[in-house]
Amino acid sequence: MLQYSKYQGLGNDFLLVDGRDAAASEECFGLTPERIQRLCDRRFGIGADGVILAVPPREGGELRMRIFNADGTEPEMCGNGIRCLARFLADSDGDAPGRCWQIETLAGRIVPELQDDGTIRVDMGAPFLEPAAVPTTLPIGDAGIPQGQLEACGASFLVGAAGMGNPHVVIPVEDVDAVDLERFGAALEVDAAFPARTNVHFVQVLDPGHLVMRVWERGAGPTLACGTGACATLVVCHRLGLAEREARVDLPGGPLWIAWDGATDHVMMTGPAEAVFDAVLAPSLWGEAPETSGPDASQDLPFTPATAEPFTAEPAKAGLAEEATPAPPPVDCATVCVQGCIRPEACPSAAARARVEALLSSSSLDDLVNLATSSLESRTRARFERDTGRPG
Ligand SMILES: N[C@@H](CCC[C@H](N)C(=O)O)C(=O)O
Repeated sequence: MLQYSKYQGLGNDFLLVDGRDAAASEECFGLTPERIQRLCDRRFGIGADGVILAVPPREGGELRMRIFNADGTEPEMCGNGIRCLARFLADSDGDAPGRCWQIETLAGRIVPELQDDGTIRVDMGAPFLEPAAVPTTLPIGDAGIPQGQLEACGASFLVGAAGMGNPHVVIPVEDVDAVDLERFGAALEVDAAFPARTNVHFVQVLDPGHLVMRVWERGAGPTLACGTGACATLVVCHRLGLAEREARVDLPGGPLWIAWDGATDHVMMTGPAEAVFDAVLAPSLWGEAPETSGPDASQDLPFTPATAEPFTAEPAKAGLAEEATPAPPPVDCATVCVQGCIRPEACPSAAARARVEALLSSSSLDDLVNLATSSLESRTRARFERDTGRPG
């Protein structure tokens, strides 16, 4: 039974799974790109823009965030997602305002902090403005960022680009509501100037401290908000002379406050994140384990980075293929061992499996259902107490 919680930040919604105690080989919980697509499907599944796993750290942080787009690919970072994760951790652990988390991501260490008013302020780190780091083939223009002209569906756009770990193209327009987002977003996401595909943002400048934007996300399509996108948009607009270093950025799902600190070069993002519900996954939604082709399948890693082409970059951006502890190769037992354990002499999940077997043999089905229900209930009560100040 997979316990998960749904959270949303400005309508950018995610399924969160707490795997902070998971063994390395079990941290994907049997998730595969196909299963993620099914869970994220808004009609046949639960519905979400992505899935987020909280897993054990590898580089001295407190935990690691893995985020998967609705298409099953693994991007480097997610701004709204990390606020949702912070809120989820605070709800799970009973943390108070002022709590910061050192969270490892494929875009490096990111630090969200719970504010007194319940919002989350995130130190998103410094933007990437070198073309190779975005990555883009657009050259550096007169604003000192990658710039150029892109053609899509017979139209021509003057664009700027920036990376927040993940790639973004930003297109200032006169009237953001008039943009055919479905058409141009889909075309620009796979423009050849962005070898790892890109998130696409159209922005209208209301005044230098107030921007309004619409978002087409790589791997998810049109979404109600994109945190990394809002940061990249402020950075590009500032460099183009259209915005101050701080601005309110209105997205379809609501506003974010973005500030690009001149001293540290870090971008700070402040906005909300809310719990929607906690639940246990219905086994029927999980579907069959994907087919595997024998022992060689142990080399197959279950997720691909959110890139169109194989993409070589710094390890932090290249996804699972570059993960920090490569030997022995990680085994996703749920997918590659369906015909039997492929590494019986050193099964990485043996200890965890023994614990599960012990629990299963000493518990009835009713016990297990009660266990899951009471854990969900205690989360819901804790949240009720926090929000109302009354006992749950
Ligand atoms: N919604 C996110 C970004 C999620 C990742 C993105 N789709 C990508 O592939 O880069 C955000 O809030 O930043």
